Amino acid sequence: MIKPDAVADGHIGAILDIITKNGFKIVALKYTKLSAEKAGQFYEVHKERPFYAGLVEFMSSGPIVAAILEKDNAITEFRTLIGATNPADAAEGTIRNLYARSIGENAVHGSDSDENADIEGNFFFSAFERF
Ligand SMILES: Nc1ncnc2c1ncn2[C@@H]1O[C@H](COP(=O)(O)OP(=O)(O)OP(=O)(O)O)[C@@H](O)[C@H]1O
Repeated sequence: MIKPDAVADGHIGAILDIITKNGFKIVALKYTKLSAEKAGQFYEVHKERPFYAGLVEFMSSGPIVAAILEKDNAITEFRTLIGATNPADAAEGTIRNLYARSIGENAVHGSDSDENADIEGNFFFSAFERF
């Protein structure tokens, strides 16, 4: 997912370019906006964390881009490409190093397991919308 900060800052094209140049195939793609309820549901795993309310507010503050990506070893490869959660710690050339504003507004999200990729893919896309 390209988060609201990176969409607002005009980085959709640059981020999709990095993703495809690194060998990911885009299987589904959508420009949309999360309601607070949907954003809360998406990050429900963090609901006891102190940053949860701010995260939900931010994630529902503007449009996002959701995508399903395909590549061998995609989870690990994509998490390497996006960099550490806090852009101050993100390796040079990673998406968060280049485009994130802060630890909270950190430009992109990537699923952390095949199981969660399945859940999150179904959250945004029906089978009809994939190819
Ligand atoms: N200390 C924090 N302060 C503010 N926001 C935070 C903090 N830690 C995490 N977040 C926000 O919550 C999201 C989820 O946190 P998590 O620890 O799962 O990081 P991540 O797996 O790198 O990010 P994501 O799940 O978005 O790919 C982060 O991407 C960030 O937007």
